[in-house]
Amino acid sequence: MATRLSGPPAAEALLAQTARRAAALATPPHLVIVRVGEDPASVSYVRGKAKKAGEIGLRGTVHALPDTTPQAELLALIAGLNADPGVHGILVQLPLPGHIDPAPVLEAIDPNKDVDGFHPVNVGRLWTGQPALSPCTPAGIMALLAHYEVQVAGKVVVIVGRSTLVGRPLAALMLGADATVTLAHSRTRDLAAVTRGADVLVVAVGRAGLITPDMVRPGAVVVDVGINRVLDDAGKAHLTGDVHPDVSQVAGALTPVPGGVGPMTVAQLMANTVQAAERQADRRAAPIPGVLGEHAH
Ligand SMILES: Nc1nc2c(c(=O)[nH]1)N[C@@H](CN(C=O)c1ccc(C(=O)N[C@@H](CCC(=O)O)C(=O)O)cc1)CN2
Repeated sequence: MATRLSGPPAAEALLAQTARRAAALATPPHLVIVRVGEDPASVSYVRGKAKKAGEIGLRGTVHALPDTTPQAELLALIAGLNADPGVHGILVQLPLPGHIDPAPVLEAIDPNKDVDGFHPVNVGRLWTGQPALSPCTPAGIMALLAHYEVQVAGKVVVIVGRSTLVGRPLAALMLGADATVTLAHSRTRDLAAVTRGADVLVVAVGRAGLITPDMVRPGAVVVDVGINRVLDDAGKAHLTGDVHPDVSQVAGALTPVPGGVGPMTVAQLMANTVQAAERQADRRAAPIPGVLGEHAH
């Protein structure tokens, strides 16, 4: 039976460390979350993020906009938040309503306040091995594995799913941690042959039960990022991952759904917000010589 890599203890450890860093700053880091529309999952995630911020000594503010909000209005709000020195982190909850193109919205966020790590500048920094704000779910997966002392250096890591939220940035983080990385996707031929080669298998597709026991090398570490809402035989809704429950008979370790990667996403957001606030404080304290900074006269 696989060891359970439970999210909450790892998230608590990251949150405790993050709270200590926040307390060392002159002012509490301020995270602003923008939600457009009333998607029930987004309402719940945003509420959870703002609550967690308050619990660990950060300031969390939510801007809840109607789902008819024009893109230009959202861009104007972001411009104001970028210009406000009292705001350290900005996050626009996804998905956005269909009439809003997410790309220009994410690009409008100041990269130094981009606590989701979705701005092309942060994506580029991440892929070129420079310090960057990294997307919360992949960075949270790295923190979860580190918490349970799962080494990835020199290991074969197979990631199934090439999304910009999870698969691609996780590939960059795993490469940075010296793993040998394969990024598999819907066009991958003989997916089972690829996944069976994994020492660490990460699945982020959004298809319940996609990974079955025959697709997993005995003893492998399996990270399930899928959150699928399914109905059981009695018609009751519940959450399940992309990994079939029987994989626990084969894997060496497995993250549960719920209670695995999900809580790490929120904890990592808090860590990213503190990281952004620390960098902004450093930049104010030591402006680059010869460059007119905010405190130049
Ligand atoms: N701007 C962003 N939008 C979205 C992101 C993101 O990182 N940035 N990720 C997801 C949603 N998400 C956070 O926003 C998120 C998803 C899941 C969880 C979580 O704790 N899940 C629980 C189950 C909770 C439930 O009952 O639904 C778990 O897995 O245990 C937290 C955050 C898309 N949008």
